[in-house]
Amino acid sequence: MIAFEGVSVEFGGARVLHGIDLRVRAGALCALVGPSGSGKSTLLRLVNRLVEPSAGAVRVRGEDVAALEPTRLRRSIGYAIQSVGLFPHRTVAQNIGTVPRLLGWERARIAARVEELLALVRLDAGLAGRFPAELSGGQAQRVGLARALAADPDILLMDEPFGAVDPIARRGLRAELRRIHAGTGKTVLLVTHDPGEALELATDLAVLRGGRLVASGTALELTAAPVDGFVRELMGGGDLGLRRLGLLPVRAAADAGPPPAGAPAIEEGASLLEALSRMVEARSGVLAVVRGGAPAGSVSLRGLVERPP
Ligand SMILES: Nc1ncnc2c1ncn2[C@@H]1O[C@H](COP(=O)(O)OP(=O)(O)OP(=O)(O)O)[C@@H](O)[C@H]1O
Repeated sequence: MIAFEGVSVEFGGARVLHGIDLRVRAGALCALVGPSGSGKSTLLRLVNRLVEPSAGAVRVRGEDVAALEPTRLRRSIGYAIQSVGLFPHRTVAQNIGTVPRLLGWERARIAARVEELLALVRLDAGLAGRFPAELSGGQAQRVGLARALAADPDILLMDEPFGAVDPIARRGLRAELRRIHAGTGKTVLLVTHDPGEALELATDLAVLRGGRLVASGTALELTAAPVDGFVRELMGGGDLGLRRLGLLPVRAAADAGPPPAGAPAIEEGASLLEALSRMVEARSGVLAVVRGGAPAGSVSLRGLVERPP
């Protein structure tokens, strides 16, 4: 769906990306992670031609973007950024309707779409007539997300989209993105400096360091066998084992046998990290696993440590 083929980028003679080869398959949520200045935003901005490569090619839906008209390309791709970039003199509804309006949609269709998107990003419909200055940071970022989704693009580029909000709002927005991604099958390329966020959200990760791609793979792959100390540190360092437990469901370590009487319960779809936390809280080395409220075996501290691949 998106392919970087030997892509390098130079700014004023300084090379900031070095021969990047990366494929993002259709339907993936690929997180670009790496330290500040490693080239994440630059890589993202190649996709909608806000940045041009000095060597190599970028393909979107199989086509070399260099051959596509930038304005049309940009209208076909959702783009949400940390600073949100809402138009200050336009209402929330007008901001969300920007791309549909440019595409020539009828007024009634735009209004219906705005209403639908406000519900999708869980914003009160009463906010539609407000101006950006009258929103909280979290609300503004939800509007930014709604605007990026407005014309139902199959590709969404997100550059630190939840950067400017408090941890609770951030958690809510992450859950929204996960739900939207799961429900729509869009291809998402997400820049984040928070590897925990990347591990929680992404189906695939690409790790950049000094303008080079140093690792890529699924969250389970990167946490199972980090290619080097840098990637290991980035993926969690001393917490790597816990991060891994956060990626695996309880059912991956459950035993079929019944739990001891009185064992606290956990849903089989919860993560093993949640199971561990429940064990610590309840001072119990065993939990009863339930599936939709019905008994489905047990999970023990030992199983949790020894079972997951
Ligand atoms: N328009 C530009 N002109 C000159 N240099 C630039 C430009 N944009 C980015 N750079 C440089 O390219 C390098 C990579 O920047 P980029 O923003 O892609 O990194 P990043 O990994 O997204 O960083 P951060 O996490 O801090 O946003 C940096 O050294 C930056 O200073």
